[in-house]
Amino acid sequence: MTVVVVAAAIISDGRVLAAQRAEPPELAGGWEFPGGKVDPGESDVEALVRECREELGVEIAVGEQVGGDWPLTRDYVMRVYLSTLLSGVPVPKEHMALRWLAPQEYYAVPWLAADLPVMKAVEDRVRILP
Ligand SMILES: Nc1nc2c([nH]c(=O)n2[C@H]2C[C@H](O)[C@@H](COP(=O)(O)OP(=O)(O)OP(=O)(O)O)O2)c(=O)[nH]1
Repeated sequence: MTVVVVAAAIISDGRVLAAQRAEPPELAGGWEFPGGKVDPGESDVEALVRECREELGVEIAVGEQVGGDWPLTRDYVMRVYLSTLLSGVPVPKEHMALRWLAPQEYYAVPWLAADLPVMKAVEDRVRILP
């Protein structure tokens, strides 16, 4: 069975929120889009809203999906959604750090390997946002 991971590319004023993983050891220190596994019976959007509450303490509005199923491992795929903040200021409850990346900083953090092409796709979408 394929495990679906959902992740939010939270956009604010052209900046993208990146989060530094704290665990597991092989991924710790790498940067990702906040999110996590979809629980049984949950929709992608429900899972993403829940994860952003748990991990960041914020409410988000989930928008368009960026790409399709991004491959992570043999058993995991990731679905990424452009999102915006409805309320709250993100705090790193489960991450080592958070950074709002301005356009010139999109690649200034060591993204997890799977996330680099995702960041590129997000960049292409953010460019054409109203
Ligand atoms: N959230 C997230 N996970 C990513 C990204 N890129 C990437 O390779 N991953 C991997 C890391 C993890 O192996 C997996 C996500 O699992 P997770 O540990 O964040 O999920 P979770 O919050 O549901 O965790 P848990 O309940 O099992 O502790 O996907 C990304 O951009 N965001």
